Amino acid sequence: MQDQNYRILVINPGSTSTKIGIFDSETAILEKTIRHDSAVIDQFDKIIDQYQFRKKTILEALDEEGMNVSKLDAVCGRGGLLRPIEGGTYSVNDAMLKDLRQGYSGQHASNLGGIIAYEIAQGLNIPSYIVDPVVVDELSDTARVSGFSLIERKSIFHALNQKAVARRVAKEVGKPYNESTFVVTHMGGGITVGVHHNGRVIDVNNGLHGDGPFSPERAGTVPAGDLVELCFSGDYYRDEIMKMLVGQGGLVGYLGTNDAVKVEQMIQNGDAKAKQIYEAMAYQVAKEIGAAAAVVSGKADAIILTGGLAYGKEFVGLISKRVDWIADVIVQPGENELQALAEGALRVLRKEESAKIYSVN
Ligand SMILES: Nc1ncnc2c1ncn2[C@@H]1O[C@H](COP(=O)(O)OP(=O)(O)O)[C@@H](O)[C@H]1O
Ligand SMILES: CCCC(=O)OP(=O)(O)O
Repeated sequence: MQDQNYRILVINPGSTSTKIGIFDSETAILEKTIRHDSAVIDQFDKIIDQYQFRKKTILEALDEEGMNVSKLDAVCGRGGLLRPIEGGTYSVNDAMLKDLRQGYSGQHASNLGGIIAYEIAQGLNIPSYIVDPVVVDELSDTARVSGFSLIERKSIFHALNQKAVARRVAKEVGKPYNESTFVVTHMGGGITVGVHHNGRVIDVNNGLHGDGPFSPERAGTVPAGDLVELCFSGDYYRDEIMKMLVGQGGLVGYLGTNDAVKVEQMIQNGDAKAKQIYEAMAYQVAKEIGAAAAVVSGKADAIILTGGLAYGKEFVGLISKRVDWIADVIVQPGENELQALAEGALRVLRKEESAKIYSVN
């Protein structure tokens, strides 16, 4: 029923922020971003330990805005590191909660999206969902090959925003998403570069702890042999190394902050190291885009830059000047994730789609 209004709370925990929204069907009546300093996030050992902190942050923000949760029809969270699955809207169920709590495919703030959505919805006796989680897997068989027979490449990326932005750009350029080819680069706490070809993301770097450019808080690809030496040096525990790669890598490791706005201020104040590192991050992003474009023999309809870092005009300029010979560069700063979450829940509430069931068998 198109004319019935559904009020939906959407929750998007990112590595550097918690974003929330209240939607009356497709219309946002509240959108809020709460940024988290890396020093605050670092106090927590595991992602699940952030549960109370993030939930309290969300409920306080809703309270401040005078939003009454008892009027909600559904809660929808960004989905996390489950087992690899196809895209779509999923009901939060016990199997999913177990994998999210454990972090089946790793530790990332998005694991909390489904858990918090479920907890809030449970108290109100309304349904909870996740949409296009970070484990959406559409890789080609060739892209899965890592070069090391014991390890397969994985698809862990900003699936929700990459797909939403690619669909929006396809509409703008008047070509169906399912017939378009885009290199989509999401630049947030992590950075992922996806090759969208005829509606599927056939290659993408694992932006959590796999490969690709370094990012505000992740190391990206690091020299493999040197990493092995470090792991077996006896100087570090496993969890310490993992944290240095994810959370304390990238800008945090070099400059002590995950905030690109602060880094830009440091550069303006004449900090030469900040300038070198920021430029190196743009250099690595451009290199990854070049590699992604090679997957489709350079025949991309456009290169899309999105995520929080795409607000940085100089940063975008540093990337564009290296890749604009491949295709037009379209900049869509920020993300469309809250809207995409609301629309995913809405399709199910309106019975245009059935919610998919997450199962471990
Ligand atoms: N106006 C801006 N200029 C440059 N960088 C920005 C701007 N706004 C946000 N950012 C940076 O974008 C990054 C966060 O991106 P975002 O997509 O919100 O991340 P996440 O969702 O992973 O938490 C941070 O490094 C933040 O400082
Ligand atoms: C785990 C891949 C998605 C990702 O990196 O999200 P953030 O940028 O929000 O950390």
